[in-house]
Amino acid sequence: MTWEPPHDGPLPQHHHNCLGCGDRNPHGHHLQVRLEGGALHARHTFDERHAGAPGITHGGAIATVLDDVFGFAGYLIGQPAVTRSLSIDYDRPVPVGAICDITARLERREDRKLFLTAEGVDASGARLFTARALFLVVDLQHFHGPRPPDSSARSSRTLL
Ligand SMILES: CCCCCCCCCC(=O)SCCNC(=O)CCNC(=O)[C@H](O)C(C)(C)COP(=O)(O)OP(=O)(O)OC[C@H]1O[C@@H](n2cnc3c(N)ncnc32)[C@H](O)[C@@H]1OP(=O)(O)O
Repeated sequence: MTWEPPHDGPLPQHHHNCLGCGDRNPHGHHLQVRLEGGALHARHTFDERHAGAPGITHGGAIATVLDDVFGFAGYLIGQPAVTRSLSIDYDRPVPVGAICDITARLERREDRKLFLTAEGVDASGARLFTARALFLVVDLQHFHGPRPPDSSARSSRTLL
């Protein structure tokens, strides 16, 4: 069977328990990532659970969301890929409760290496953060570690 690039529109979650996008993770961000014109997009609102300083989103929560959006690059190439490095510039505080639009792009690929960039902006278009990541393509054997006890959390629509 040959692989075809996905069409514009919503992309499937990585798996149901994923911290970034899983719909069954009660602690997760429940991200919904879309492909639009070759770029990955997510509109997200951080809430009180994600605060660092009062009313301001924790940088680690932002990193979680960025890492997960980058993880959708696997759908662009039809192969799973995992984070090797992630670097973030936090340009402005991200208020809890404010809309944040994230766009990520696969800038180039060198064999297994995927070089990715991302930007987050607020509702006015002001830049909140930028990020760079190196993801490495892995085979499915990479994920053959301890499995979640609830095997029903997996389905044929997810990657794992
Ligand atoms: C689609 C399936 C589901 C995906 C879910 C995504 C969820 C969201 C994203 C995540 O949270 S992923 C989880 C967090 N990441 C990990 O758990 C990965 C842990 N690290 C590893 O398992 C290994 O380090 C890894 C598989 C990523 C790489 O190990 P390898 O031994 O295969 O690669 P290696 O370290 O030798 O590096 C490969 C190449 O990258 C280069 N490289 C490594 N680090 C680099 C760096 N920082 N900058 C530039 N190049 C770098 C390295 O020099 C080398 O270049 P060459 O191939 O040309 O020799």
